[in-house]
Amino acid sequence: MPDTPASRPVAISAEGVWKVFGTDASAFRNRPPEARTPEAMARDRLVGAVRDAGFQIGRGEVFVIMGLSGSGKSTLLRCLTRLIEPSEGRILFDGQDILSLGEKPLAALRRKRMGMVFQHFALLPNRTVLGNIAFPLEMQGMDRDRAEARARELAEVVGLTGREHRFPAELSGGQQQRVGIARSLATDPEFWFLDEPFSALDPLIRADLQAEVQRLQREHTRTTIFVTHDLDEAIRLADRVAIMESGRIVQIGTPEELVTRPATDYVRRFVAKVPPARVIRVASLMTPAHEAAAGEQVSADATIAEIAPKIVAQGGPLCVLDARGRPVGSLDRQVALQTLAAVSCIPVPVAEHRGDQAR
Ligand SMILES: Nc1ncnc2c1ncn2[C@@H]1O[C@H](COP(=O)(O)OP(=O)(O)OP(=O)(O)O)[C@@H](O)[C@H]1O
Repeated sequence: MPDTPASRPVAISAEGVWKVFGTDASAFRNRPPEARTPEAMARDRLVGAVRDAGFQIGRGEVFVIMGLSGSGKSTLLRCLTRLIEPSEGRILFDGQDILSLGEKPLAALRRKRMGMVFQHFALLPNRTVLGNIAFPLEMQGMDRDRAEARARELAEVVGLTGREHRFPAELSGGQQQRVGIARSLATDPEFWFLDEPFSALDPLIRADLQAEVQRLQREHTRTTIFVTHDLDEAIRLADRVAIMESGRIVQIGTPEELVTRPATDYVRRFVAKVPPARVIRVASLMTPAHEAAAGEQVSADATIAEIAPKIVAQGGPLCVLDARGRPVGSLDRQVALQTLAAVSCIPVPVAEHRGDQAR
């Protein structure tokens, strides 16, 4: 199971994290392994909301935590920010164990380096859009004019220009969520935590805000932890996805890895309806080559779905370029067409065609 970020310095690391409801942490720590099984814990009326979670998140990575309702996603996210105290384990931010931080340094870490967005968060009803966005800056001691100028910039970034002086009650749900996003970014956080931020919104607004998150991420790379139960949202946003089942992380991988190599039947069922072309990248299907092939150029990092028009229009192989525009391989049109047409990934002849550029 890949649990380390490919080619990025580690920003957040979790080791052996447990959160058990129904007992205090010291009592849980004394429990031997045989008393930590789901059956043994259920007998003692303990809820293992997070069970032995371990992973590393790379700097700038979008790490999505996904699973069915009750699988432990929110509890895990809250443990990472210490809004909930884990029962056991270590959580390191840039190598510093945040579980050992006292109240003041923890509050400073949250205020200066973390931004958070929740599904139901409270905007301040008596403050306008600008007043809400500026609030965290004012809390940091920034003078009102500067804070408001920054808030104005952020209101524009999230598409609220013209509504700066409205109060939350005068905004739609989607607009309120935009205020929440802008407010969470006001302090320019390095770590961005989003817990089902768009679940209550209708699909069109949701897609709009997902695009907004992608754009914000492209413009200013930050380490992002995003909780969702929506697979489509996860695929759209994630560099890697952690799939949770009954408190355990059962697989961590890129969307492509989850779809082409599900670790368990649960994951297989979860991803069964994802069209392979949406997640399989050109790099996985190309034949490596160091000279530019004839034909249309495509990016090794693109998904097959993204380059569908070129595949269809092209008579022969396509020339694959890496991120710097150097030729790294050629993509057989027949293989690409098969992937485009496939409705399920299993079995798909990926392995035969996988090049050495796979992410
Ligand atoms: N304060 C609590 N006391 C007792 N049990 C709790 C508490 N908070 C959460 N749980 C339990 O922990 C488990 C994980 O809950 P959690 O809210 O993390 O799941 P989730 O995957 O985020 O679910 P959802 O998608 O519905 O928000 C659930 O069984 C839940 O009932």
